[in-house]
Amino acid sequence: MAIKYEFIKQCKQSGARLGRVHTPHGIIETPTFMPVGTQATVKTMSPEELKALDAQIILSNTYHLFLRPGHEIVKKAGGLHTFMNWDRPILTDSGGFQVFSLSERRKITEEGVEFRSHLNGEKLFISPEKAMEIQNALGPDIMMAFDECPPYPATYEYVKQSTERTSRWAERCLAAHQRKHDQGLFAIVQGGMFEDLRVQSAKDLTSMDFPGYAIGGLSVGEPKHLMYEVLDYTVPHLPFDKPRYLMGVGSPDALVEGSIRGIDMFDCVLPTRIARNGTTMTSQGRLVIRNAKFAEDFGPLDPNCDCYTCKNYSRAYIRHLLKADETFGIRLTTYHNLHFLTRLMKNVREAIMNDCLLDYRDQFFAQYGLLDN
Ligand SMILES: CNc1nc2c(CCNCC3CCCCC3)c3nc(N)[nH]c(=O)c3cc2[nH]1
Repeated sequence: MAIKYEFIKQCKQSGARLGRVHTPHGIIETPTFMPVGTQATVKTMSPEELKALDAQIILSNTYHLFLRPGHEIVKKAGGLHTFMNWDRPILTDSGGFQVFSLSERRKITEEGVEFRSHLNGEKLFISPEKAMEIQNALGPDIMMAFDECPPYPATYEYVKQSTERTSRWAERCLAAHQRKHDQGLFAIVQGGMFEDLRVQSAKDLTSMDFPGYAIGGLSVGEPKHLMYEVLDYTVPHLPFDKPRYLMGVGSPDALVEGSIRGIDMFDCVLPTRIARNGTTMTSQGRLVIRNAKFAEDFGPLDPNCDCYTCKNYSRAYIRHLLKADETFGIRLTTYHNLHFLTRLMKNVREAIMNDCLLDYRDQFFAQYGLLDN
């Protein structure tokens, strides 16, 4: 079995659960946050630094690697693990979401999606079968079915048609899956913000028996309370003994609230993306280090953080590096943000072990957001 979920315990205070996802490249303690490495690298971080950060699994992407360098080159290199020198688990997204968020002039048909490369405008086409061919070549431990993430807002009729097509595409992905023995294929539940469509999507996909299920179509601009509502009525229709992956979710509050609702895996570009423009996550909330008030602040980014950045460098120094466009500055803020989220998830797992995740949530939110930037 390529992927196996081991349930450990449920938090008596919330719906959260502690588990382990067993993969060919190692075990993932859940709930977990997965750093994103879009183009086969978590920007500015080395594999050794990611291991020091306790990163258990990283994400890469079909769309980006299909365009550049091309999945055939990665395959010739021996697959993504060898190509990027990462011997722990890797998950790749199927590309559907990126086609819609990055490329121009795309056209959806039953067959697949036609689009223009965001790099050189070349006309390209990805079908469920093509997405499987690319991911089979990249060789991640977990791959995602090819889906459409409906825009938000969208009409009931549009979401219904899109969601039913996504279920047919999932069936085609399953049929095209060449490496069931060492790659786990997760299906992606859609259905927009409509309960009956979400339940129908979950039923269709769980009847096809995938090793894991993602909840897609969220974190697309909807209010957070709506995302939590969708989770409340969708998670109960997913199998208890399989991993649940909430796609594209990574703000600290959403990680805690999603864990409370039984989510096991999260990913988001947020920590690495905002680090590049000097926004850092601290226990008191977001801190924009480029702000002039930090010019002579010789304390650490976060006084409650024990990471390499906070133990060795001051806010004044990091601000200077970013203002001077020195790459080392981005490395320091990226390292800290990733440490902040992986530490947060470690605290969430401890709170589940001690049956007090709701208390942890209250204590965390009392602190987070105190900063006025
Ligand atoms: C940010 N919000 C959001 N992201 C979504 C994503 C992308 C999740 N992140 C994957 C990484 C992105 C960078 C490259 C490496 C992979 C979604 N992906 C899919 N397939 N379907 C969604 O409904 C889907 C929905 C999403 N919502």
